[in-house]
Order: sequence, then C-alpha cells, then structure tokens
Amino acid sequence: MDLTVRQMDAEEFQRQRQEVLGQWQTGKDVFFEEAVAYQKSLPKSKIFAEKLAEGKEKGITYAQPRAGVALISEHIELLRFLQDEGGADFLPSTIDSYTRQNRYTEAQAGIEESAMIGRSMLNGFPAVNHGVAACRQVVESVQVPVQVRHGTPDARLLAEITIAGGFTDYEGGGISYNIPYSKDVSIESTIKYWQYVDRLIGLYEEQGVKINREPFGPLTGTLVPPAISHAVAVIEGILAVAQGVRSLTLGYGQCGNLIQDVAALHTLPVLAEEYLAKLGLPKVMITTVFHQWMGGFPQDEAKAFGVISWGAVTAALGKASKVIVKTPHEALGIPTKEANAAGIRTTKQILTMLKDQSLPMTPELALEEDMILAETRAILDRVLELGEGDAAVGTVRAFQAGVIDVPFAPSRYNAGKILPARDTTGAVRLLDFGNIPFDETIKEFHRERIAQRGRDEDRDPSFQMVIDDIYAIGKGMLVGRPR
Ligand SMILES: CCC[C@H]1O[C@@H](n2cnc3c(N)ncnc32)[C@H](O)[C@@H]1O
Repeated sequence: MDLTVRQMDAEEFQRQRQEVLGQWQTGKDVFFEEAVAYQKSLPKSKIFAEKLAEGKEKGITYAQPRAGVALISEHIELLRFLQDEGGADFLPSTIDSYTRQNRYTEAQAGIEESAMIGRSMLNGFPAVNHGVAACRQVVESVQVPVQVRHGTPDARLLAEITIAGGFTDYEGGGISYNIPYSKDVSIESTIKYWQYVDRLIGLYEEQGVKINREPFGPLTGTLVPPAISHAVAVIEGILAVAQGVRSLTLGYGQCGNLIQDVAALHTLPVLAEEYLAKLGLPKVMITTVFHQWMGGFPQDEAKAFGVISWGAVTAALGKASKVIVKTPHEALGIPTKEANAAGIRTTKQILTMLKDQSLPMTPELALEEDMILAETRAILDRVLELGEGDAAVGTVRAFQAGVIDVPFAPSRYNAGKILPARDTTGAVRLLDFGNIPFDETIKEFHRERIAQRGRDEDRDPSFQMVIDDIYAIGKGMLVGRPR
C-alpha cells in the first residue's frame, strides 16, 4: 500500500492532472493561473471562507439549501429564487448522479433530453458537461457564495472545473463520499482521489485563493452515532489539511435528541483542533455544519415542517456555523423551488428567533459531551495506532478491522457489524458494538440506556427496535415505540 498522509508531490499531481483534464472535453478549458486570477477577481461577498469567518465572529448560524437542475438557465433561476425568496445565506449546486459516477456521456444525454422535454431530466447540475464558463455564469448570477454539493468518489475533474468556475467551497471526502455512496470502490482509491482534490485546493491556497472544504458528516444519515461520524469528519479534516487545505467546515447529521446533538456540535471542532495539533498540522479555520434530519420524512407537509423546525432549533441552540435545510417535499423527491424556499424560510424564522438563546450546560449535556469525546478519541487513537501515525493508512486498516464501522453503509469495505438503536430519550446508542474499540465503561453506558428503553416498552432490546427507529420519524415519532 503506497498510500500516505504526506502531501502529494508536484510530479505526481501533474501526472494525474494530465489524465484528469482529459477525462471530458471541458477539461481543456481549465488553466490554473487564469483560474487563480478569476477566483481573485471575485468579491469578498462570494468567498465562502470569508462569510463563514464573519459568521463565526458574529455567532451567526447560516442557512443553506441543496438544489440542482440540468440546464444552466433553469439552474440560475432556481438559485436566484432560493436566494431572493428563500433567503439562502449560501447557495449550492447539487450535482447529478451521472456526474457523480463520472458518467459524462449519460449526463450529456440528460442535458439534451431536458432541453427537448422542457424540464430537468437529471437530479442535479451536471457541472462537468456544462464546463468552466457555465459555472462562472452561475456564480456571477447570484450574490452569495456557491458550493459544490455532490457524492462523488472520484471528484477530481469536478473539482478542477467547478473551482476554476468560481465555486469557493467543495463538499465531500475520500471516506464520506465512498462508504455511503459506493458498493465496491476501495477506500484506498477514494482517499487518493480526494488527496488530489485537496492538493489542488492547497495549490489555490498557496496562491492566496481561499477554498473551503466540507467533509460530508451525515454518512448514511441513518442512526449514525456521533462518535462514528466525528471520527470520519476529523480524519477527512486531517487528510485535507495535510494536502494544504486551510479552511474546514466539519459536518454532523442530526440524530434527533437535542442534548446529544448539541453535545455533538460542541465536541466536533474540539476534536478536530486536538487531533490536528497532535499530528503537528497547521491551525486552520474550523466551522461546523448541521444537517437537518437525513432519514425518512413524513409525507404530510405540515409534519415535514415540524421535522425541519426541530433541525433548525437544534442548529440554533447548538450554535452551528451553518445548517443544511430540508424541504417539505423530502418524502416525495426533488423539491420544487417553492418548497425548497419554504424550507429555508421556516429554518431562518427559527434561527432568527433563537439567535439570543443557547442550551445551558447541564449535567446531562456535560455527560453527553464527555461520552462523545471519549468514544471518538478511542476510535481515532486506534486508527493512528493501526496506521503507525499515518491517518490515511490507519483509516484503510481501521475499516478492514471494523474499528470504523458506519451503520447501514452499502460499501463492501465497511464491516457492517455495529447496530445502533435509540435509547428511551431518543439518543442514538449502540445495541451491537462490532469491533468498535470502546471500553467497558462506554459499553455499559450504552447497554444501560437501551435496557431502560426495553423496560419502558416492556420488550427486550432487539433488532426490532432498530427497524422501528428507522421508520419512526416518517410516522411522526422520534423513538420507534411498539404499537
Ligand atoms: C445526501 C443528500 C440527500 C439530500 O439531498 C437532497 N437532494 C438531492 N438532490 C437534490 C436536488 N437536485 N435538489 C434539492 N435537493 C436535492 C435530497 O432531497 C436529500 O434531502
């Protein structure tokens, strides 16, 4: 395994770059020096890292939707609507599934079909096919910073084109865009692909261009315990900073118990700073992003707004830097622009009302924070041990050993031995620990909390609880109580 956490050398980067820019004809329009000049020509109001820094300074929680459609003019109309009617503080360009799989020929067909039929036949914006000039048209058509949101294991060409195209933030990572998104792509290969992405951003940073990186916190978005998503987020932060990234937004997907989620938001930046320092990596700007509930949603729009509001409350009380907004069409499919804007307005109403409040430090909150810190450190320390200090090598070995194990992940590289379930307050605990390196104290904490639920529900803790929890929110509950 020639994998290493160390910064990619210039020769290797340039060797890959020739191959990457040749993967689709639009790669020929990427010229690094010209792109640096374009990025530097952008006003400060369009630089993601600048606006995040301002928000961190002022204690603002920003709201950002997901959005993307096939054709350039419709995509611009959509983003403008979300900015003007929704009040979006940041805008996305959610990339379509073909592009995420590097299937640019099918993306091209989707573009042509969309133009013919008059509606988007792709589930996102095919940025590679549209190319650099089109991305710049999008960026120049709105007033706020624009981020690439996707789920791409090999995201190298997409990064080259969208960053040259003026996007100032790039979501994803070699673990978080593999394990939940792929069945049969090795972790070593996607870590390497993403080291290229992060090295490219490092080269922009060395030219004075700030590009923020946002590892994808929620992973499978289904009952992922905080310690597991934190471990992945911190590792992706380490891998990125090692390649020259200097601005990170670390993510976490809402689980639903307020105390646990606020504890997760408090501990994530603490852990990132602790392990970056432990590895002798430079200090970088760290912000957080909270994803509103990523699991199944109620079909009823009023109930969906309830779920959206609960996520907004948690983001506000947890002082997240940014919250990713869901829409009342979540249970139906790609939202209309009106539904998308409504989700943002609902969220911003709550953020504004709650901006002067926070959750007091109670013994319960302190205990949850201590548990998340202890659990995440147990995982990260074992990863570094397995890698003999190298986080990249350690990550591959940790997945092989089940030391990192993401619930309900499709990837065959994921052990899939752990089993999460909610406790009687809705906090996510582990019913089965697989090979996660938790000590007996931690395991007993989980067992006791779940045993209490069993007593409350007059049933033995079992896989049935997990199934009930997966459907619970769609049915209007949080904890999947028996009938
Ligand atoms: C991991 C992200 C899943 C979420 O990402 C939303 N999502 C996907 N594609 C689009 C799109 N093109 N426009 C608006 N939202 C979109 C889904 O609804 C889901 O909530």
